[in-house]
Amino acid sequence: MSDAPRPAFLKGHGTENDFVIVPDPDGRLELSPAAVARICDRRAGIGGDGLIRVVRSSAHPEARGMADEAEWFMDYRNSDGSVAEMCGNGVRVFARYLQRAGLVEPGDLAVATRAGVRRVHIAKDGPGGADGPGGAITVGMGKALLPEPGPGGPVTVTVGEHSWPARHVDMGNPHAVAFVDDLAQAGRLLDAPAVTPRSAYPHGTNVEFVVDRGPRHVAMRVHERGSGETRSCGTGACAVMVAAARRDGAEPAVDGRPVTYTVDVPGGRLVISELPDGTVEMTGPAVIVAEGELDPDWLDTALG
Ligand SMILES: N[C@@H](CCC[C@H](N)C(=O)O)C(=O)O
Repeated sequence: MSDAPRPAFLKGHGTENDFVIVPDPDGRLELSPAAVARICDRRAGIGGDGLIRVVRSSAHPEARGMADEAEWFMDYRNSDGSVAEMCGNGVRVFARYLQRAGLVEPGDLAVATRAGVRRVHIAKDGPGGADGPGGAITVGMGKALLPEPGPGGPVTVTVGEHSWPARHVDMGNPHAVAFVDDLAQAGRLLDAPAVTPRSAYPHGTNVEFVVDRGPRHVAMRVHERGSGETRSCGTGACAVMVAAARRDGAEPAVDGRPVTYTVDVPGGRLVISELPDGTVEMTGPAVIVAEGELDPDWLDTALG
């Protein structure tokens, strides 16, 4: 056994979108894409849809400019080791970690992400039960952008024999939202859906399939860029909410009233509102389930 430092980790989830959290306040850890993929491996590693490194903004070159506004930076990586701009469930789990570590109190805080600063509210009292201790966490997700189709034409999503038109929604990271008749039919999601035109998404995209459940109530499945099918995706649920609101003719910026949808994901339920100022707010659970230490010998051996 080596004397190398044994980095701490925690495991958490938000509506079963699960993450390995690695506290690294001073930004000392080198986590290569291969190391992230190894840690997120569900059989040979700890397992997770993504890895969240918790770094002081002042200690991370991508976040220094946000350090006056937000003390902490969410360095988010997908399970294949690729970097993502933003993770909506991840930011709630990040806030829960800060609360549990005694670094913040319930109430308001700001978190720096690659998509900019996100405002978070940790409710004081929690429901307990399956969602674990601690109140629900609300995140201000910023404004959704809905780019018009480019010269390549409208976006289409294809799985096997089936194709659907999709809405391009940007929540700081990219999404293609397709309304379908049947989530099971759309849902051979272990194979990545094909999205065209490729020019719409130069850096790849997350794909959401959506069905209606009732008035302002939808259900979705998601195939995440860099992670495959997951049980939830917060930015994806927000993209779905905004696409559904536009389809239903609900425009909070015009009507002057918030519009709220319930979005069911395979791992739970999220409540999402678009506010009159055009920003989107998402509320849901965030749970820490375990903590431990990474074995540096395993990481070294695993990476060869
Ligand atoms: N699960 C996330 C999104 C994670 C990043 C995504 N896979 C991407 O590459 O954009 C969420 O909850 O938003």
